[in-house]
Amino acid sequence: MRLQRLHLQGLRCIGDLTLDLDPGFNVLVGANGAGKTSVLEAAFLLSHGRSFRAGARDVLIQRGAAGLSIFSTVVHDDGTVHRLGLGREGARWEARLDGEHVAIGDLIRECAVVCFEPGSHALIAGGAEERRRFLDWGVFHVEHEFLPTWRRYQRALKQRNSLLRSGSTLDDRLLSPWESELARAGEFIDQWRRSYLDALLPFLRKQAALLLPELGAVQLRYRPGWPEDEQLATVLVAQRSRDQSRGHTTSGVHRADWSLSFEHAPQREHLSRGQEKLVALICVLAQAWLDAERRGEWPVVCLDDLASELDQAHQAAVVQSLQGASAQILISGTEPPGVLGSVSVKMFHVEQGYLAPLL
Ligand SMILES: Nc1ncnc2c1ncn2[C@@H]1O[C@H](COP(=O)(O)OP(=O)(O)OP(=O)(O)O)[C@@H](O)[C@H]1O
Repeated sequence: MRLQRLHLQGLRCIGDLTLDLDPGFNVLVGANGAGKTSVLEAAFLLSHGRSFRAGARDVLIQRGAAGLSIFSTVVHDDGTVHRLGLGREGARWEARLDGEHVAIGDLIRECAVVCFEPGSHALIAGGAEERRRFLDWGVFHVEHEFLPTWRRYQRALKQRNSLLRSGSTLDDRLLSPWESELARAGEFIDQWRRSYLDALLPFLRKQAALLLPELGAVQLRYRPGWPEDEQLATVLVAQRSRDQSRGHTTSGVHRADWSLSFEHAPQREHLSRGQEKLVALICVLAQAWLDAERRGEWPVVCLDDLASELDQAHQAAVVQSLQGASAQILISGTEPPGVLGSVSVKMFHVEQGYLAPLL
């Protein structure tokens, strides 16, 4: 799939900006703070309903503006075209698909964007939440029941936590229905995550062989969030007192995590910072390849500040591998990446939230 025309209003330093994107390589160049990342952020927002940058959602809205809006036409490989819109006014997000108000989940199902950016190394070095989000985005795009099941899980978790915190004695009649719901929804989510990671592994291995061959064979470890050999329902009952003293549910899919290890770097601490970034890139690219295989079309691939994140040899390896894919690519940088060489690209010069004419 590809984004054809991207129109942004009131996003960070961008007042009003329209980009007619190329179906292949698009390169956004400009000085620091010009707004290049904000364009990639807009594409990511359409496909995730959240930014890849940390911080309050309010800072996305241009200072002094009442709200922000992002519109794009998306063209799928089978020829279908949709108009996507995402807006935020005050604290509320509003999504539109072909002019109709829709739930954000319906919008992001239409739009697949993966992004490698300076914060991506948190996928390797950061907390488990970042890795669960990565995993769940992949599952969400292939498993239609994921979102309602996830909501059921969250609701049951909230109810169980408030019963635990209510201070009353643990009452089986009150806890049991929520624990059953948690266990039912949790087991589904766990199975979907496992099969997603099983499918991702060959792509992770392929990307690792391309970008980090010196680290040797890749292993993927998944921790579901409770002991592997037990049923979640049983664990929840057994841990009632402990969870009450802690004030929250300590086992379940909300505690899951996964990690990669390498033959020559068995622990994360064995990786240099640059290698951590490359491992994060391996994950992002593997997710794109798997998405392309499962959905039959490539997601848009965004590479923010590529030249400052990777050395020349790794930049060249990424560009070469993406040239073989029929993906739309958005790359940003303060300079056009030298490794693009003879690759045909559409260039945009971003200046303080505007497009400047190319010299
Ligand atoms: N809410 C806001 N209102 C107005 N301007 C904002 C807001 N939030 C961020 N900015 C400004 O918007 C710009 C965001 O730039 P962005 O991160 O997209 O730049 P960039 O071109 O990718 O820069 P770099 O090369 O430094 O990464 C910065 O100049 C920042 O100060």
